[in-house]
Amino acid sequence: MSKVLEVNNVSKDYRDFRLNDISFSLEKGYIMGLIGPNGSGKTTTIKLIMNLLSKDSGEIKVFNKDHVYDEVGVKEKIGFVYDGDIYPSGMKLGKLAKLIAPFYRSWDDEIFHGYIKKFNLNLDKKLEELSKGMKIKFSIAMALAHKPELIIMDEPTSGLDPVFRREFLDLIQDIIEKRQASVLFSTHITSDLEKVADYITFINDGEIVFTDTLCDLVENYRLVKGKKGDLTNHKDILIGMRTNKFGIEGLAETNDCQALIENEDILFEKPNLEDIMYYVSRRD
Ligand SMILES: Nc1ncnc2c1ncn2[C@@H]1O[C@H](COP(=O)(O)OP(=O)(O)OP(=O)(O)O)[C@@H](O)[C@H]1O
Repeated sequence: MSKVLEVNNVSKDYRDFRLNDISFSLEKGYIMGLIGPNGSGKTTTIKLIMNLLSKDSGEIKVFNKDHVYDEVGVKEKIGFVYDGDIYPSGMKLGKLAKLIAPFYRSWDDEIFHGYIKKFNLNLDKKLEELSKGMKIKFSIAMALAHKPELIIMDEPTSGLDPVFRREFLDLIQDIIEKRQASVLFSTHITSDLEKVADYITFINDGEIVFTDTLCDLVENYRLVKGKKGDLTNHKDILIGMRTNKFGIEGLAETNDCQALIENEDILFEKPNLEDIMYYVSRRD
């Protein structure tokens, strides 16, 4: 399988934060979700890949090419959807598209206008006149109009209503199937990832906690529920826990659950992504 994105031992230092030696990769035709608590380093990672920030050390390759040395060629193949304002806000959408289209050899006006119609956008409106969700829709139309092989999105679904969010996820899956494109997207809406992601990369406090297939991830952990007396003796195997009026709930690695299995009062459940994120980020 060919790798479309490789992030190898990348670090970036801010005064109060360090993205520390992160590595992960994405293969052609797959969707990877980037998750992590607020301030964990997701946007920083995406900005580094897009060369909107310069890394302090490490290597980033897109389609096997250095993302800085071959920036023009690399960006031609990337569709970038960003929550922040990357376009001048006083300009009309139609004019903006005309200005940006010539930078992409593969820009397809028919595809662009198809999305504008599908998303109900008005090309005579200025960007500053759009709602947050409409801005994201415009950003998506711009990103998809040049038939990208890699789609990178920072929080694309957070400003979208639930109906459009679902349609958007279907659209992305459709593009993956038809064109064998690949997707990296950050989000806090873990249920979106449960619908579409093949891989999950979890960043916490600037470090990669895991980068794994969604299936393996959910198999690797169990939610463990039991009475205080039953579970406090096994605190060492719990990755984060919380007490409630019924007892203790925590997360454990599936392999470690063997030690608890004989106790019939302890319940085991498959966690969802949010459970895993909650307990792993509270591990300390
Ligand atoms: N330009 C900057 N100068 C200094 N520190 C910065 C800068 N940009 C981001 N940071 C810091 O880097 C850390 C990671 O920020 P980042 O935006 O990557 O987090 P995130 O995971 O995307 O968070 P969120 O989920 O809230 O969007 C934060 O502590 C933030 O304060």
